[in-house]
Amino acid sequence: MIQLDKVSKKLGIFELKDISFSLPAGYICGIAGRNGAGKTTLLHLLSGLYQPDSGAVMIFDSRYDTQEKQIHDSLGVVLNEDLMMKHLNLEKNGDYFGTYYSGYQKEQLISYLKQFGLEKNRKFGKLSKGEKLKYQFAFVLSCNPKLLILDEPTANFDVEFRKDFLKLLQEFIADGQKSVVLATHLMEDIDRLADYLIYLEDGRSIFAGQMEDFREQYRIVSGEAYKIKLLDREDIIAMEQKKYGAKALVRHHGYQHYDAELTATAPTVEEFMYFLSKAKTAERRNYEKVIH
Ligand SMILES: Nc1ncnc2c1ncn2[C@@H]1O[C@H](COP(=O)(O)OP(=O)(O)OP(=O)(O)O)[C@@H](O)[C@H]1O
Repeated sequence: MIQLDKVSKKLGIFELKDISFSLPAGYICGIAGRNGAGKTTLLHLLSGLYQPDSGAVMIFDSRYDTQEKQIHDSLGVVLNEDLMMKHLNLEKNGDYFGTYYSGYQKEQLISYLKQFGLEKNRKFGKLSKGEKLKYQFAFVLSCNPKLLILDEPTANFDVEFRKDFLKLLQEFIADGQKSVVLATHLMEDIDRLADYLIYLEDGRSIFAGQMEDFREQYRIVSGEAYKIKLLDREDIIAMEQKKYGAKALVRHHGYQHYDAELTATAPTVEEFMYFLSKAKTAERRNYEKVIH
């Protein structure tokens, strides 16, 4: 469904570099990383809003430079910018933008509007941030896309709708024919939903692949600090010492055995991010020490 081959894109001083990844049909992929890591840039490349400087982006086995219209027809994109007509009501927005998608079904839009508690006669410009996102989500679903690309969709949703929304995503992929790519700061959504993960840091992918492999490749090891330090130094990404013991993110190898007094569990994406930030801060401090 998605194939990225060594994709790079420069934006000013920022560069998204050498991203390779593939996502088959029937899965949800989460994109995670701190502010400015490159998540939105990657989504723009996937949606055809940016062309890569080098490498190839293939969606449904097609390339944007030759088969853009074909790709767009099966793509449902919800980015943070609202691209609808502010002065038109929700039904009319559907009538207008629906003409660009062969799969658009008005009855479906009306039914989603009811389900999401949005009145079809309201003007799009009068909706709140969260309602605008809800509407755009309802609209793209009514176009029957094969791939959903969503940037930070749940940040403005209330708790109840967030639950419904995550359920809808799971239903969307349930027939094994469709996929979702979702960039978010809500790591628990990724931990709960995603089958694939792209973790970005400063434009590089630290991990890109199946969640199962992610959970296989890293461990959170807890116990006495000196026992953790006996592990291969190269494998310890970051360690945190507390009064009653220590905790570290370590690279895990299939053959690795840990001291019986240490506990080793697969990390959540949230823990992974926490320890990577710690490693980054330590790296920065060391750098400052060297140059001062
Ligand atoms: N048009 C542009 N010109 C120059 N730099 C840009 C442009 N768009 C984005 N950037 C820079 O690229 C970097 C990555 O931005 P991007 O929006 O992809 O990050 P992000 O991971 O989505 O961040 P956030 O979590 O804050 O939304 C940032 O440093 C940003 O300032």
